[in-house]
Amino acid sequence: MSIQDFIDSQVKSNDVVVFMKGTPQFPMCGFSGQVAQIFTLLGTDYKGINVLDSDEMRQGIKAYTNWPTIPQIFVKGEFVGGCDIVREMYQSGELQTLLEEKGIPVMGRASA
Ligand SMILES: N[C@@H](CCC(=O)N[C@@H](CS)C(=O)NCC(=O)O)C(=O)O
Ligand code: FES
Repeated sequence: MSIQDFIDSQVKSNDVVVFMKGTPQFPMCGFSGQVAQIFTLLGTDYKGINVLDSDEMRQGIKAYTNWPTIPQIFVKGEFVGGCDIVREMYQSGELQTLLEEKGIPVMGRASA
């Protein structure tokens, strides 16, 4: 399987995927850490993929989305953005709305 196919299968088989530096429990960069913190606050489970484990993955995810940086967040197979976008969406409540619309449980909100 090519790296692009592997990335594709990961984003399509998990509700929320974060390509990050480090792991959900031990982020190795502040940008990845902010995203991890947001999903922890929301109580939303996600699959973390540590790009520091593989340079092929680190370059491959940037090629997959044509987005130059990490972290990268996917919801139900769709690329949402990086740290700044997700933080702004969290602050405005848009992220919570997006997750709910996709049927993903968010803490403190009734799921539809
Ligand atoms: N403004 C970015 C911050 C992320 C960022 O600048 N990431 C850098 C440093 S961790 C990066 O991924 N550089 C390319 C690389 O490390 O491969 C965002 O919103 O996600
Ligand atoms: S690893 Fe240095 S800013 Fe992310």
